Amino acid sequence: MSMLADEADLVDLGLRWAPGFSALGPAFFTELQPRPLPDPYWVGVSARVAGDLGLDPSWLQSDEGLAAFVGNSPVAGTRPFASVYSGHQFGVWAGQLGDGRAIFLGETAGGLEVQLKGAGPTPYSRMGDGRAVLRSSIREFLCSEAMHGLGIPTTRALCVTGSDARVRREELETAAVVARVAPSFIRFGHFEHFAANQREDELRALANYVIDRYYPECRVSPRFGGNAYAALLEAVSERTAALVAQWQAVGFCHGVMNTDNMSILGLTIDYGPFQFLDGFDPRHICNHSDTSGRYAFNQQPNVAYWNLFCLAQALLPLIGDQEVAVAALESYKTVFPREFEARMRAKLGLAEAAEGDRALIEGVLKLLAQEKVDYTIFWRRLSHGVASGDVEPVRDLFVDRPGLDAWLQSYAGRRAGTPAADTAARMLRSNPKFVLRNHLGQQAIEAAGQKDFSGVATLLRLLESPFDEHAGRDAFAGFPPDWASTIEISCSS
Ligand SMILES: Nc1ncnc2c1ncn2[C@@H]1O[C@H](COP(=O)(O)OP(=O)(O)OP(=O)(O)O)[C@@H](O)[C@H]1O
Ligand SMILES: [Mg+2]
Repeated sequence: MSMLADEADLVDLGLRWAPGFSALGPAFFTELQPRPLPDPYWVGVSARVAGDLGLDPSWLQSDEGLAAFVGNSPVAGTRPFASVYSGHQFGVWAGQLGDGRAIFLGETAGGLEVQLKGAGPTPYSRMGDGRAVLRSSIREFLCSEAMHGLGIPTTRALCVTGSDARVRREELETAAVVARVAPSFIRFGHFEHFAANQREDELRALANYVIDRYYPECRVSPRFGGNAYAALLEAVSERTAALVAQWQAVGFCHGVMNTDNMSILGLTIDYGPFQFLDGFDPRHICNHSDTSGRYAFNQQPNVAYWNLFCLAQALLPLIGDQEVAVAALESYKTVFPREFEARMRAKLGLAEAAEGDRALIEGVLKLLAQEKVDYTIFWRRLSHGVASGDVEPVRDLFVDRPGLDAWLQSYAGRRAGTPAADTAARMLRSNPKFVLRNHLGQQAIEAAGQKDFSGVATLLRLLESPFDEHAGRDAFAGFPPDWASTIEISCSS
């Protein structure tokens, strides 16, 4: 009977599915179906991600699409599962974790994994309810697409669906599911899990899978005497360095840089407590639960290195030599500053590197920090100032005018000989007008709570192309209101 009912409900997305991660075998996951939610509704959809998957966005928004992506109908050709991982949380070994609320549908033949986050309990839920709330699901959906719009590697989000089913956090909230998409959701914590349990066969299988699928160049690399696992560690270190450099340059703070939230592909993953800085405060802590400031904005480059060290320890049985493992981490220390400088140079509109750039960059960051000047607005005004020759709107942001003027003078000297229009054009492509500030997300979330999802759609449109002017939308690019600083984002999501 139930077989027949299931088959009647089966939704065919018209996608072909590949074995993907599940080919690793049952040691890596548990098969299970998402748990249904009552009376689901649409909250937001990304037509771009639908296109990447090969889904027709208008079909997607049908009742069948809704049932599939909220997890109420099984999807033809899939065998959903939750994967097991472990990790270090806030610097402490946390033991086994795993997908406690994210359920993989599978991997498409096009090489994209699809997960439903908030789709119900799994064997890895521990004390959790397997659910995600509307508030955090909207933030994850919008920020995934905002990061992609900024050109920063990230997991993507296809859609958010909601239900009036109650979910208890500090207060009673309602449930939602984010359908997210990435070439792989494998984390450092997956490796740590099998290393900590001394399951070297599985550890090797996982590393071989990651190399063959995502880092085939490591197989043939002459680095480290042909040690492919060391080459993998080096490649992951470099991608992570480049990622964190991009976060820092755009003023993005990840609130929970635990090793189970570090992607093996160098993608931004897990949008829980995160924040785009309003005023530039290098010591800003965006996670209310992070009482020690471990993940303060200016700590993130060091934390990423610490996390890579955990990955190195996990890979050690495969690498075979501690010194080689340490050597494979070394390039982080050169790639991070190099990438950071390159990103900051782009923000300054400078096409080539020159001596003194580091001092120029440090100089402006110091000025911004002194007065906690709004980071996004400063860079956008500077871009327009270079274009027009009128830097008064930039000067208006500072009390320390002499300090700023001295810096502006050395910056003008550095640009001498390059047409201002060229510099400004580069800057306007590197300094976004729109970022997902906490208060913007909050307004969209509050409206969505009243079943008005237009705010989510508007923000998505702006954040998909954050370097465009979007005439008439300046209100989304202004200073945060006073109440923005009272928004508290914690691990509770
Ligand atoms: N409501 C919940 N129910 C069950 N497990 C949860 C819940 N919230 C978090 N967890 C689990 O706690 C651990 C740490 O949570 P964390 O906040 O880093 O991840 P997450 O936000 O759930 O998801 P992801 O990292 O997949 O984006 C993970 O194993 C996660 O699955
Ligand atoms: Mg997580």
